[in-house]
Amino acid sequence: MEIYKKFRIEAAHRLPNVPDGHKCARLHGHSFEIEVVLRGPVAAEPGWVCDFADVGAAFAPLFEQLDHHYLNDVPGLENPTSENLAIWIWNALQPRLPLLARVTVHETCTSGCHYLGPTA
Ligand SMILES: Nc1nc2c(c(=O)[nH]1)N=C([C@H](O)[C@H](O)COP(=O)(O)OP(=O)(O)OP(=O)(O)O)CN2
Ligand SMILES: [Zn+2]
Repeated sequence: MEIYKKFRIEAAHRLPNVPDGHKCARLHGHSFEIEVVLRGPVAAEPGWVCDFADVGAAFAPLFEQLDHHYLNDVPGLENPTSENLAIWIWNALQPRLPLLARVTVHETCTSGCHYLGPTA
């Protein structure tokens, strides 16, 4: 069984390593939608994989670091592509959520990435 919880983060960034003239080198912002997916068995009691509240509690300190921040200033996010943000979120969450199976970052309505972890 897979369960998911979604979070929304308003944040600014610029991409420092894009070719000259690329629009994403300029400062801009997104309403990032982050989806955190856990995979595991449904425990007979209480009948869930993991309490959604536990997912929210694990994400809360990340939200504080990311929401309404300039992502390039966050340690480890100096090049804040969707891909690097997904890896950063995975690395921060995995120790608290061992059933973590996927982190999806929707950067815009049409663009984003799925990260299934370092072994996938
Ligand atoms: N593989 C990646 N490509 C791009 C990333 C990224 O993180 N990973 N990021 C950007 C920019 O940050 C940009 O804000 C988002 O890109 P894009 O989808 O091109 O945005 P648009 O809203 O302009 O897209 P349209 O649907 O074409 O209007 C760029 N690339
Ligand atoms: Zn962007």
